Amino acid sequence: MLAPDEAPPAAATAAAAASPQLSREQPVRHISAPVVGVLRHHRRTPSIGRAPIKETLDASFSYDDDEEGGGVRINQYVLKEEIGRGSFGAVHLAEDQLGNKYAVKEFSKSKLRRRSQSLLLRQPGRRLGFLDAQGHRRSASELYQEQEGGNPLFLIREEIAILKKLDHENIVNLIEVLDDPEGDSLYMVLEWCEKGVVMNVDLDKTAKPYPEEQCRLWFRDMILGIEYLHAQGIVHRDIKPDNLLLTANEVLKIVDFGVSEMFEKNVPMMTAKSAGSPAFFPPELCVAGHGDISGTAADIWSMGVTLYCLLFGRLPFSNHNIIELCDSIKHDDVRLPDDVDPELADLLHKILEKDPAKRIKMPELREHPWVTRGGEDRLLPTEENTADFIMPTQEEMETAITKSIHNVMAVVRAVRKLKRLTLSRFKPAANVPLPHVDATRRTQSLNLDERGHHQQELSAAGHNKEISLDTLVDALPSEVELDSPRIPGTESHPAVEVQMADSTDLRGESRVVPE
Ligand SMILES: Nc1ncnc2c1ncn2[C@@H]1O[C@H](COP(=O)(O)OP(=O)(O)OP(=O)(O)O)[C@@H](O)[C@H]1O
Repeated sequence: MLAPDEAPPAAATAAAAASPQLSREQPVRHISAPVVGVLRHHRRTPSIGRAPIKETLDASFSYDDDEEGGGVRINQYVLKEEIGRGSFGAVHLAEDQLGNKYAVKEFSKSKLRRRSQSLLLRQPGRRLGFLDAQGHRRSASELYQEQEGGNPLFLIREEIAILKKLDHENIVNLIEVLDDPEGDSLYMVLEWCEKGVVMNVDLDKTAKPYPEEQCRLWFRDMILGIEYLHAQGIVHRDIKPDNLLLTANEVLKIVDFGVSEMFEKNVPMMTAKSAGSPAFFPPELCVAGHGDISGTAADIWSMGVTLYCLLFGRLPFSNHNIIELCDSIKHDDVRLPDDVDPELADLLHKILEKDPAKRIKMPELREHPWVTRGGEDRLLPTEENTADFIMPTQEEMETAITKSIHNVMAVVRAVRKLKRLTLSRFKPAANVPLPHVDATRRTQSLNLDERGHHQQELSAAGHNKEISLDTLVDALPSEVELDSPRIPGTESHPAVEVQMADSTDLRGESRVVPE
């Protein structure tokens, strides 16, 4: 990830010197050589990491002490170091058996529920919905009421199922979603973008600008990704540098569809919802009581604000007071340096046009001379960029989330059983109280901050590890009152070897061998 005080990857560092706010590297123009990577922007290539979506019905969670960096394993994914943190939980780098890398994002289901309820129930009719067995279009909220007995998790299945079907080089792939039905966590397995967020810029945060040619390449990535989304009837609603990640090859990927909206294909994508980040709001959203606005025009405005950030390292309209920020967005002209490339200035003025009806549209945007270098470097045709999208079926909705991380519960049951078996072999010493054990350790939210406790529990599951009786006792729920199982005359409990080959054993017989 590029922190604001880090140098950008390319030779952009001279840029900010002259004027701290608006300076940038001299425009790179009249380059006749083809763009870096001949195929980039000229041919649709399959996304890296895209494999047929697999629905694993026996998802499991375990802990492997030998794994580097902690070794929590969810199905085939071994979690490595934390690479970021969002409002719903941590994001971890993960690796499968073949060494493929992923980003695994942990979500709190309760937070997701609250968000999806407020978003979906507010405008149930606007959601795309899906086809039921009879081929009728149904909204998620209808099924939420009818079929799921009001289980709010159902409301996000639609979003997830649709995300799984999106397949574009400039949109981060959602590989799989794993649910722990007993706990509060949901795990999204995403394509890993090694270089992280393209730029950290905010109301009170500036960053080093990038060279113009680099910005042009990333803007073309953005065009292709957003054009594809719009063609699928999806408006993103939150385009900003924070939601643009870079791969190892510096290909830009769009993420975060949390406030996106989906529409029937080929209908005007009008919405009354105020969503996104205020500094990236278009002027038409900065009006109290605004009615329906064009979602596509709003995305294009946000693309313009984002391009401005990449070029100049700052927001074009910035104020901590939301009213004044909105006033600035509605009324202030965008400031550009005197020496800006006239074609770039023309583009920015056309995108940051206050009137959405006059704002540049995608077909004109993708052909703009700054984007195509005067026609020398045209993007792949729209038809090629926007392949057909088939609406998710009811079955795909139902399998959108892999549910069976039930083995965690089996581990908990096994630890209880082990405790019973183990304690029966030792005579308790009188009047030595057990330390308090927090009952929340036993929840299945798998909060990675509490990995130590899960390590204790999960080590007992299927890894033939030697664990101490302290560990087993420590795993007890706090409500269980016991005398100490400490062996008189010893500092701690004797070690025991626990042998349980797999979750079947966990549910069946366990063997405990005191030392
Ligand atoms: N697919 C990915 N590849 C690499 N890094 C990622 C990926 N997804 C997220 N990250 C890293 O994790 C950080 C947090 O991501 P996350 O999406 O949770 O945050 P966020 O944008 O604040 O999300 P939210 O809006 O859900 O809170 C990102 O800033 C990024 O550095």
